[in-house]
Amino acid sequence: MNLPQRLGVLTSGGDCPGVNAVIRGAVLGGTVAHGYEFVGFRDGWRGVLEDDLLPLPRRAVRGISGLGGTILGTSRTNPLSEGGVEAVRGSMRRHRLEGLIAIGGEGTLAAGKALSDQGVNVVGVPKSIDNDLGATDYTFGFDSAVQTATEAIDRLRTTGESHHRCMIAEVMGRNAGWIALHAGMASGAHAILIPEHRVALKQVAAWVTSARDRGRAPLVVVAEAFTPEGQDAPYAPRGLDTFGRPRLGGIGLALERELQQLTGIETRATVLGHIQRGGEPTAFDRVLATRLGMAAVGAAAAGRWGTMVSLRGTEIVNVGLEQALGALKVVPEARYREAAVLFG
Ligand SMILES: Nc1ncnc2c1ncn2[C@@H]1O[C@H](COP(=O)(O)OP(=O)(O)O)[C@@H](O)[C@H]1O
Ligand SMILES: O=P(O)(O)OC[C@H]1O[C@](O)(COP(=O)(O)O)[C@@H](O)[C@@H]1O
Ligand SMILES: [Mg+2]
Repeated sequence: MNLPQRLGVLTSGGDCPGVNAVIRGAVLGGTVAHGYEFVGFRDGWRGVLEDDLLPLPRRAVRGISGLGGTILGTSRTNPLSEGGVEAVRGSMRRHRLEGLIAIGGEGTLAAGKALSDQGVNVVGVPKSIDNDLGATDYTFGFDSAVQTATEAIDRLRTTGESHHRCMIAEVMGRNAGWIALHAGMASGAHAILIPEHRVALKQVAAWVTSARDRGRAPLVVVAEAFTPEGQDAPYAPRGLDTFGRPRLGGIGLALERELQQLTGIETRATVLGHIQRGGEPTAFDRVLATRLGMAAVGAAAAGRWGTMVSLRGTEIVNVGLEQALGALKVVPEARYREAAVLFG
């Protein structure tokens, strides 16, 4: 008797709304359309290296597409430095896995690519609230983060109007200003500050003053990695994380001081932080994530290892992992200029 083929699923790197919908899409699609069995590894590559896994039958993914976070847990374990390709291969052999579905951002996919180059069967599913991965039009999680940020900024606006204050909302975005651009446009910000585009603080102060002079409570949306003209690095007063990367966050509070001084307008900053990453995915993200999960299993069934699934227009396609890892997708200058027409 032929045993059913088995796939392992893991989620790695920062979590994001919609990860559970990918897991459900993969398990349901794989079970129904391809007769696959699934196991889930706990905490990303750590679970692979330490044989920490659980069976993922259809009933385990019941009703999870609207659930925030990841039912599998996540970590930033590096499978290459902490175990090596042989450890991953051994784990797959022990658990009789034909391949792995790796759900993660550029770090996870880079690890997936390195493993795939050495013959390990991997299909990637791109994830990031930052929307900064190449070779896909949108990453799931981004729409949810923008929705959460927009709702928060709308609230800042009403209290700002009551007190005639300038309000600053700091949003996430390690390398790219997509969340700031979209949430800023959606909430009608008077200035949007992103890492791709340097602006002098004097210019920001001029936008703030001009909005106030028209009787508005000025609203500034700033991405955590924005670097004002004249400074050489993003604001990262909290040192490095355990992987040696600067821990961003706090530029909003620095701007609060500086803009208040430059404009004389009472100013309050709010750092939205991980609130943007938690909670339920939007309907758009649930649909996108479900389709990506199903397509990832389709790619595995077709033997298209070393690829990732991605959104092109309205279609889900398959691209080589190297295409996703080439260059980060940052906000083009034309998109910034389009938004900047409405500043001040
Ligand atoms: N270039 C790389 N090659 C191999 N593994 C990597 C690479 N970059 C990151 N990783 C591993 O993948 C983990 C997840 O990446 P990270 O950037 O933290 O999250 P994400 O996958 O969301 O981008 C990292 O902690 C690291 O262990
Ligand atoms: O959760 P941490 O380690 O504080 O990381 C925060 C970073 O993760 C993000 O939320 C998402 O980045 P990734 O998609 O690469 O994981 C960034 O916007 C932010 O800078
Ligand atoms: Mg990353």
